[in-house]
Amino acid sequence: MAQLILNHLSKDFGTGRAAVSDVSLTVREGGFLALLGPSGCGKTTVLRMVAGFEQPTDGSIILGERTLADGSGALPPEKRNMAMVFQSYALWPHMTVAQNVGYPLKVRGVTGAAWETRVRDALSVVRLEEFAARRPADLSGGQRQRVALARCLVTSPDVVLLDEPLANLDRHLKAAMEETFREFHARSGATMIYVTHDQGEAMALATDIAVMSEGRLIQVASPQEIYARPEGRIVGGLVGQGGILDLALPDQGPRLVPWPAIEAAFRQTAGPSRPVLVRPEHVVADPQGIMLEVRSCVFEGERFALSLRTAGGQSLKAYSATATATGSLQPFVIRQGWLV
Ligand SMILES: Nc1ncnc2c1ncn2[C@@H]1O[C@H](COP(=O)(O)OP(=O)(O)OP(=O)(O)O)[C@@H](O)[C@H]1O
Repeated sequence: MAQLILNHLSKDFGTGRAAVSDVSLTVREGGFLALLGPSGCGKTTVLRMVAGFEQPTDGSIILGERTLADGSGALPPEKRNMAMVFQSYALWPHMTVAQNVGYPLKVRGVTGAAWETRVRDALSVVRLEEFAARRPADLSGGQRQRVALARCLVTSPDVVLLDEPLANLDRHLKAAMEETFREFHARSGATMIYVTHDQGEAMALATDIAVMSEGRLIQVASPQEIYARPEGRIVGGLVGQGGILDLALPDQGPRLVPWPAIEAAFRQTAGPSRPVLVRPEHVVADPQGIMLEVRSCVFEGERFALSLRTAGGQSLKAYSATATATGSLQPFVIRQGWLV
């Protein structure tokens, strides 16, 4: 196991716009990095360059002491000791679970007792020991995905690459599989890179999130950090819930904006404005607050989600323990905001 370094990595397919531009980041040994961003931002291209399926146009990829790719050449995928899990599980239908999991070992010439032991160990990581003799057709979607995970683990890869592995699953199965992935990461100790456009998934799974937009890396930080202190509108809008208000705030001042400054900004009608991200948990009903229109109130099980609108027509979100009449004007305090 070793840390993975992407150094000024770029990829231009010759389409007029680079798919990946100057991406530099370090995935620490045993880390779980989520590459997050909208469709087409370059996530999969980064993953494919790390795997060795694409050659960088510029920059380098280093794993521990080894250079995997740079200006002078690239190691082929099979020499990188990595494993990739795809959205489609890509299992062989005519093979049993054990044969599917053990296939990469067979290719490497591992047979007999060594084969049996390593397949059993890999199946135990994903808790599928009992299913060794079944065929993929006789498994649920989640179990098939776990077979695919066991198969990538069986060769003890330094790095596991996952390309939207949960995209085809329903919500319940997704939640259960997130748990499996967390456990898989903890038990395998592998360094993992996980491509997703689902911020909830990234927050739930990763130790670090790298947000990309239009081929560029915008921010890399822990889920907590990126939620509390996002860099710019794109990250603020992509990670977590909330609304971005344009408020008349002074040029100087802390990025964490307290309620008195927000309240003062609401009274200010002229002057340049600055974008402030407001999380729903910081918008609370309070008679001392400013009047906001309740645009909608949706029951989410454990709470109600409110869509609110300011007098100036800007949108906000809030949570409430009780139902609130749609169309009514109610006082709310915005406890804090974050300048993005
Ligand atoms: N082989 C290729 N040839 C030309 N352009 C490509 C190729 N592969 C990807 N691209 C382009 O590069 C950009 C980034 O694509 P990429 O698949 O990396 O995005 P992504 O963030 O993974 O998107 P998605 O979430 O939709 O999979 C896109 O504009 C895409 O059209």
